[in-house]
Amino acid sequence: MAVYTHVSAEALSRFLARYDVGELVSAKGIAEGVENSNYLVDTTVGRYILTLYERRVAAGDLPFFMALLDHLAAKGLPVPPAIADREGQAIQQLEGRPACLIRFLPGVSLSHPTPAQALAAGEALAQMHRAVGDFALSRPNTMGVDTWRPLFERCGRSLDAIAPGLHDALDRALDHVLAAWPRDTLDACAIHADLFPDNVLMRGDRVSGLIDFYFACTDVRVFDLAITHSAWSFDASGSRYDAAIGDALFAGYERHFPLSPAERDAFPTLAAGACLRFALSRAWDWLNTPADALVTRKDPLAYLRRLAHYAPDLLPDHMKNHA
Ligand SMILES: Nc1ncnc2c1ncn2[C@@H]1O[C@H](COP(=O)(O)OP(=O)(O)OP(=O)(O)O)[C@@H](O)[C@H]1O
Ligand SMILES: N[C@@H](CCO)C(=O)O
Repeated sequence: MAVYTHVSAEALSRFLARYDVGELVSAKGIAEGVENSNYLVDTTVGRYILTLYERRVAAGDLPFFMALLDHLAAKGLPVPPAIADREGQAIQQLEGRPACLIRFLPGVSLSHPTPAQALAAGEALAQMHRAVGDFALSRPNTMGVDTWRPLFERCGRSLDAIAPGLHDALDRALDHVLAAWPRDTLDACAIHADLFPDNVLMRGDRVSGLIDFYFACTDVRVFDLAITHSAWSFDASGSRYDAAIGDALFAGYERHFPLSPAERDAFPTLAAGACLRFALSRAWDWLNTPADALVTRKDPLAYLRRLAHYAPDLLPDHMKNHA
């Protein structure tokens, strides 16, 4: 579950008094998510999400995230902007953490998307990329290509405790992907960088919300499609590729933003990079989160298996078997 910071009813009532949002009726911690503490807050006026930023979200990055959400909301994208208090402040402090009160969006987080939902998500991602064409701010990708080798080195030989041979397999795959990475040749823009199914709210086959922009950054545009493709098109173990989902995601995206030949050529490298990015962040968390912590650790090997799909030649046979 993800409630790292407990907020008392008294502290929450005092917090809400800064806003024109009525009075607290109820608040409950939201179990989903691993990064931040989230509460579902009902007041006499409406429903909100309270997020306290933990771990990977730096307070100094919040103005970028909030400006991006405001920009996208103003363009009609279904994203949840943070609400400003009476003094115009959206970014606050609560229980010693940076915190925002966020508009609640209807819909359900997906765990098993259908092709029709993947098509809609692909469209929404492309519409987001169209909408940031005139977004002026930028933020480096703190989980971008140049961070993977240092993160790998920090994990070190402990990787083999996750699976024997994992260290050398990732080392080799990193060498290949970093050498092939398209540097300064493809269009870049503000990207979501973590558009997993659980970050898309749906009502039926319609996207009602794109949430969790806390890895958003400036990076290669089609890398965002590659991240989304790798997150959506496999079962949870990463061993079974679902071509109907992958194709639908692509088709939805290309309805609004057709890929150039160079982007198409680079796609397998970008997708392999996406696999390394999540294999490494999950491996780091796996090695540094006690097995009995309240947060469920995500399986790094599920991304090694995806890597075997996009770049079968990069993994030695014994690792493929492992995978
Ligand atoms: N604006 C919103 N409207 C409705 N529900 C929301 C909203 N924001 C978050 N949620 C709910 O809270 C859950 C957790 O939110 P979120 O994914 O942002 O958390 P996180 O800790 O940052 O997670 P992650 O592990 O995906 O990075 C979501 O799955 C969704 O159910
Ligand atoms: N989406 C990430 C978790 C943090 O956003 C993962 O599944 O590894």
